[in-house]
Amino acid sequence: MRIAIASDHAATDLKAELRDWLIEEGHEVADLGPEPGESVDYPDYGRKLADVVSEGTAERGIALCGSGIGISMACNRNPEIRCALVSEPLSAALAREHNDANVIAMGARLTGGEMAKACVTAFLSTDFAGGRHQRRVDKLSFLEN
Ligand SMILES: O=C(CO)[C@H](O)[C@H](O)[C@H](O)COP(=O)(O)O
Repeated sequence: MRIAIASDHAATDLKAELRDWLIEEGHEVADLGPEPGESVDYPDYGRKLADVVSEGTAERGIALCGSGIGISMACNRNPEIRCALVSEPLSAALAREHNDANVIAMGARLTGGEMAKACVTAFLSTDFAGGRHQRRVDKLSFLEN
């Protein structure tokens, strides 16, 4: 799968760990930055990630910051993005099954590497259930009008 990943300065280590692991797992990964060492602002990287996913260059996105909160807020400003902030795999699976999430956000200061990988695995391997959930997801778009 084509996956984009971005973070702020608080999550560059987790970003690198997830990126390298996803490549080993056979995915095509676009690391949108930043490089370690510079202090950056999560809205800038949330916007980059949201653009790449909404344009279809990546099928799914992974957004990381210290808590995951700020970058998830930034991603969700793009009307094409349904970003779910998760910290365990059941939420990541439900974000796909019920909400058709195309981005997950996690907090590197709160969630360790192995738990983050479990969340990503659930996010990538769970299909959207459709049906009544499609109606509700459609209503999210109507809220923007
Ligand atoms: O956006 C956040 C909180 O909602 C992220 O956790 C940021 O990574 C955090 O705010 C960065 O804080 P820092 O003190 O500048 O490292």
